Amino acid sequence: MTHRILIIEDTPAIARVQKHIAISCGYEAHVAQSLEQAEALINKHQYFCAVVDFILPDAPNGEAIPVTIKAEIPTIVMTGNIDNQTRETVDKYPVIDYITKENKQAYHYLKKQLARLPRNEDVKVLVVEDSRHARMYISSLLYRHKYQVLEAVDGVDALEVLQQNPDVSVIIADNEMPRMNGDELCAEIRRLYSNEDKVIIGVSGSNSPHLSARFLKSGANDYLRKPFNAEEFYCRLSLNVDMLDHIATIRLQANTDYLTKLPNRRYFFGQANQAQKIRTVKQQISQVAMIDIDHFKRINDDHGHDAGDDVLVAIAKTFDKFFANELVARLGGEEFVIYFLHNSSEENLESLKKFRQYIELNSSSFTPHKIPFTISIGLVSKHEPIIDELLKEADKKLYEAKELGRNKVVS
Ligand SMILES: Nc1nc2c(ncn2[C@@H]2O[C@H](COP(=O)(O)OP(=O)(O)OP(=O)(O)O)[C@@H](O)[C@H]2O)c(=O)[nH]1
Repeated sequence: MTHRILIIEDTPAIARVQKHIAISCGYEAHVAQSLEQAEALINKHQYFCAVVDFILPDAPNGEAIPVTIKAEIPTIVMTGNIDNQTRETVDKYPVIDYITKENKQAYHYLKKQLARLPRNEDVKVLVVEDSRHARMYISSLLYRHKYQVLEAVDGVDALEVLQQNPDVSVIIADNEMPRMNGDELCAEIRRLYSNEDKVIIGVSGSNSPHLSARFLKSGANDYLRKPFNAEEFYCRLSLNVDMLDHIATIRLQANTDYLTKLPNRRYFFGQANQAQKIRTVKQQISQVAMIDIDHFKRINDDHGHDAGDDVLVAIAKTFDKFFANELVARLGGEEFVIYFLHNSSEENLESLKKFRQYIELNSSSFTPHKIPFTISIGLVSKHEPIIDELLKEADKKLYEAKELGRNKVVS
């Protein structure tokens, strides 16, 4: 879904930069050059957020801010400078942030904020706080930045919420709570979940100089002392959520084949080994198919390596048509593997036969080079707990398919 942003800015050059930034972050941007124009737009459209200039021709003292806030539009204020009076005015309103337009860095920062807001909608944060007032305050800060919020009243309650909501990625935990306090909760969460999956931010009003270290040693990623400043809260939260994002990106890259974007060998073995454990306990047969493009070297030789790459990308996409619910990976070169997670042996064999035929009939339309090609498939179905053994057997069948003249499924 495209998010709509309202930019209220009277200097055309600045409005152009802001609009460019917003569009690059995926927004549909509307620009108003005055408060009057902004009000007309707000009456007509729903906005996901707004960037508001503090000084406008018809609103010279930040009067546009309460207008967007009243319309419940999360607001970022841009100011020429942030003297005490300006700051006092901005501080009166629950704005997302204020940015001084001093230098280029301000626009990098704006871009970061605009990119984060839609992302925050997918981030689930659990607030663990026994004081209703404090819990509501932290939740309201989170809602303002569009995070999803869950609440728990103590450590025991928090563990239950986490069990029911495994997709919570941030836990903000107070220390002083009945039943299970913050740092005990922290230690328990770390026993169950890694640092790479969940961020914990400890919070406490205690004056003890040792508490922050205790929280961090129990596995918290960060610590805030109450009463904290909203700006610091957002900065620390964003840094930690960014870190989780970076880890997720690195993890994805480590598990994905760079060319076809299919899971790679490493991911395949991790997942298949897990599935194998369950199958062994349940005494179910395992099914693995090895798929290899026939005479692929010729494709490279006749049409060039780039055309060969295009064929690999194209065939990777077709797997989705036939085997969307199975574990498919590129093992290397022109060799692919399917570990069947579903269906019966006969159904899977039938799907493989249809897939082979589909490739034979349609491959010439897969790429602009119009290269027809075929595939050979070896399928193994047996009680075998070791994934390497299954792959060896499937490879033997694939070899048989090649020996029989290629473009065959051997099971
Ligand atoms: N374009 C491209 N070629 C690759 C890639 N990885 C491996 N290859 C090529 O794939 C070819 C595989 O050739 P062979 O193993 O001889 O097999 P084949 O020509 O497909 O013949 P059969 O399997 O016996 O039908 C080699 O020429 C490799 O250089 C890649 O990522 N891109």
